[in-house]
Amino acid sequence: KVCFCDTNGELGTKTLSELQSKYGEGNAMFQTCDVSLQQPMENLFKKVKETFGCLDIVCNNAGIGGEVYPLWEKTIDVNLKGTTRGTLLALEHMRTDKGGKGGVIINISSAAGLNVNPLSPVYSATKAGIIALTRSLAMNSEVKSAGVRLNVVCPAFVDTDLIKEINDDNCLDVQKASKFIEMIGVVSKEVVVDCFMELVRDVNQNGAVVKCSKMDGTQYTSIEVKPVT
Ligand SMILES: NC(=O)C1=CN([C@@H]2O[C@H](COP(=O)(O)OP(=O)(O)OC[C@H]3O[C@@H](n4cnc5c(N)ncnc54)[C@H](O)[C@@H]3O)[C@@H](O)[C@H]2O)C=CC1
Ligand SMILES: CCCCCC(=O)/C=C/[C@H]1C=CC(=O)[C@@H]1CCCCCCC(=O)O
Repeated sequence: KVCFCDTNGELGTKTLSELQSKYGEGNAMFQTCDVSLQQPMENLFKKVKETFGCLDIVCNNAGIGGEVYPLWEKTIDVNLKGTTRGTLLALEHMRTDKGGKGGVIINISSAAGLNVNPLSPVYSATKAGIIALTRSLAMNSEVKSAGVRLNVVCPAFVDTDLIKEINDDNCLDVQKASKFIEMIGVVSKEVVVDCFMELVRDVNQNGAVVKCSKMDGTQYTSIEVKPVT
């Protein structure tokens, strides 16, 4: 069973019909919802719990690019604040110490959050924030004991609409970006999905940060963790 949200109601409804005809009407749900808004997100999580009984897997995927005012503020609202909101609401519903059954949260960051990104610094900062948020919660002993795992996927360029829409609003130099894309290549959605599924299925993965790129495929990164006493 799956529920997904998007601000694009038309695209969401079309995807919903495809999922329902493939997996059955009662197994897919879509809600128009803006991840940057608290009340609609709270309502959405409540509705999913009431309809499906519990939440096992949550993916915070919504993301945009925007480097100039006021779009840079929206980028932080959607990417960093939206992912933080979705992560905290997911934890509330999944934690065994709050009546949940445990589960796994997968957040979608970017290779731009692992590395410097001179052409989209605000985007890069939001994606670095997602990595720090996810790893920090994954290493929190109360979260671990409450049966929730958290992992993060960091794709480089993927064959979606987002990279077709690189422009002066979301990139500081479109020409340089095109050359960069040509140099490192575009990875398929399937590679990213396989990586996502591996992180869902492998119960030993908690706090993993995995990069997916055309050039290097799927790579587990290693970042030193100093235990907090
Ligand atoms: N395509 C790429 O090269 C890469 C994408 N990513 C990340 O992957 C994730 C998915 O992006 P793509 O599928 O590539 O882009 P996309 O632009 O095709 O899809 C993003 C979706 O998010 C939705 N969305 C935007 N703002 C929203 C909001 N406030 N609330 C709810 N939904 C909202 C859009 O309507 C759209 O359907 C994003 O977080 C993106 O930053 C990461 C690395 C590379
Ligand atoms: C220098 C990066 C070019 C920036 C172009 C842009 O505005 C954003 C592109 C991004 C679309 C989604 C992303 O996550 C993109 C950045 C991916 C950067 C990949 C960095 C690869 C690496 O450092 O290995």
